[in-house]
Amino acid sequence: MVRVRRETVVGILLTSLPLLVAAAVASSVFPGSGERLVTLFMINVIAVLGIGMYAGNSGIVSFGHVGFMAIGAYASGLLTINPIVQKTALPHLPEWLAGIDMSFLPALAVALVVVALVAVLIGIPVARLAGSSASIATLGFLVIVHVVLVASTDITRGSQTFFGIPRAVNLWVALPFAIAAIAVARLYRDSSAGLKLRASREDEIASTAVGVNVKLHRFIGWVLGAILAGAAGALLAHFLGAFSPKDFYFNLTFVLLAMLILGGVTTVSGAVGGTAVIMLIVELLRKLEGGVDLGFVTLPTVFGLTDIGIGVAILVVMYRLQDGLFGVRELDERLGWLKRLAAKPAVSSDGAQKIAPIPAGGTLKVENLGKKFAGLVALENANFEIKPGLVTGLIGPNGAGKSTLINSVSGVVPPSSGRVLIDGRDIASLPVYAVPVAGLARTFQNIRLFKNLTVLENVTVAASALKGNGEDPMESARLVLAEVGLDGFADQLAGTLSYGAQRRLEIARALALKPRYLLLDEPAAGMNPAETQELMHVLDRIRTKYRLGLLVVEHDLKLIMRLCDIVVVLNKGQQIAIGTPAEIQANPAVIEAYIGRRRSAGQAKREAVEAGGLQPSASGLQNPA
Ligand SMILES: Nc1ncnc2c1ncn2[C@@H]1O[C@H](COP(=O)(O)OP(=O)(O)OP(=O)(O)O)[C@@H](O)[C@H]1O
Repeated sequence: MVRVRRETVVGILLTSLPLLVAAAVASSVFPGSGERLVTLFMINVIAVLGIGMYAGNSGIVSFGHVGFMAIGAYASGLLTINPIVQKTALPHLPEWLAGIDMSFLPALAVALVVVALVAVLIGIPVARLAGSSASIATLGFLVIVHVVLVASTDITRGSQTFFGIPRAVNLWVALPFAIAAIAVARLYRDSSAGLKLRASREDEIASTAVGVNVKLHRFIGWVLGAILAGAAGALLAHFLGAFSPKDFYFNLTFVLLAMLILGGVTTVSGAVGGTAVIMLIVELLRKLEGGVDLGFVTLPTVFGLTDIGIGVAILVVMYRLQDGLFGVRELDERLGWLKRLAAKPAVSSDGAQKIAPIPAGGTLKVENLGKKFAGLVALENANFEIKPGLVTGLIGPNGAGKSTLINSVSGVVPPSSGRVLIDGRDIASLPVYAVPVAGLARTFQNIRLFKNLTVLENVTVAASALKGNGEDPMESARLVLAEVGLDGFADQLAGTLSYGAQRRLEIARALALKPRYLLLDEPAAGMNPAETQELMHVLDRIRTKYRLGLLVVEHDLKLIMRLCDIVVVLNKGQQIAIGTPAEIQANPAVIEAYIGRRRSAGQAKREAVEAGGLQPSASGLQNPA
């Protein structure tokens, strides 16, 4: 069952409030032109929310959603056009389309089905793309829709005006649709699917590592956004009564994107606010565009003043506020008192005791694992096991292949040879996003958090990868945060945490996947001694409490020797030793790898023993002295 949080409902009500006020003011104070303007505002809000559902949540700018508006407009228009007008306006309309004469709502429903089908078809390739390639693909879609509309003269009247559509949309029809669009967009944003897509926007690799099927969620966002955009197109068609393909092309795309970007692409309140601001600017400048006599001075006619105004507004806002007027958080999320009012009481930190213990047993077996990068052998024949409840250390000089090993084991980089078996099952055949759910979680050498999501959301993304356990992902996330001592920071944006806290958050995020094996790539890198000490406690606690099998890559050899039960040593991509910390400290091959071949193993060993074991130096794992 889908859970709707109180915060989401409060957010929907708060964001809808300005629309209700605008409708009331327009109808009572400015009937006529004011009502028309506010109706257009409602329709634009729906269109901008449609674009935002995909573009805002995925971080991929879409030029294609105006194409869906066009499809919605033409499809619903064809189904509702007056039959008498149709005979003169579209004399060559195919038989199966002629004389349908539906009323607005059924026509809208059919148009949205058509839009959804096209969105599914186009979404399959588009969802596989990221960044600018995806944006260019959406632009291609817009151009194709335009060309098809212009070329289909029998059905659309080509580039001429398509007219005779009943004006079924007024302020009071547009208002409930706009509020419904706000509800849909906000419910999606706050849902597990929306959160996963937002996480992929922040960091695609990290989101995959916490079980997000990025392509699937891009696809869902694309189709849902297309349906909203299609609805906006149909509403616009029945508001205007007449339009042509150029009304759904670059100009409209530019204005709608400006609204989204100005308000802030990632929020529903930003979409509504940005739409209002741009519409006010456009209205004001449109009055000035034809020239104005102010009495003391006459302003000349300036062609394109509205577009110039929109461009300047975006430049000014972006210069001062990179995330738009409303930033990356919803309005209600930033009103602390409102958030507290809406939120359920927080879980106390002793709730951490209630985390279900992770099932014990089994092993993770790395078998003959190897990885080549265009001929460079980064890793060859790695063979070891990670056992539940034990800490395995992975050490080696710079470039030894440690990160490559972790990336190959976790599937982020597909290995060139060998197998990774969890309880006998080869996980190399799984898609990368399925590996964490199979019991293997990881952190990254360079912290990869979802910086513009809150601390709680970061962990919730991971918790929601586990399906069918009946737990509320957000509640599970709160418990895990308490486990690493970050429960007091739940509502803070992850990017604002201190360095040490960010490292702990990455561990919490991995723990939320309830893994049996956890790979930590240099968890103490960049930490001060106090933070390292705190980290040691956390690792020790979670390992014993949940019988987790840990694989820790570290340059801090003191930490490795204190924390680990087994140590694996790599050098130049080869596994040169495996054993207990004491065995590793006395292993001549290891000492030679760290100190270099210049000195004899015996001499080096004597020095190492005198120095009290291997020590890291400032420049990495080198001379212990
Ligand atoms: N994506 C890649 N493409 C090409 N070569 C790579 C790639 N990733 C790693 N390598 C190479 O593989 C070798 C092992 O690199 P890796 O990062 O795994 O070493 P490491 O032991 O983790 O080093 P460090 O301790 O400096 O992080 C290096 O020679 C590196 O240049």
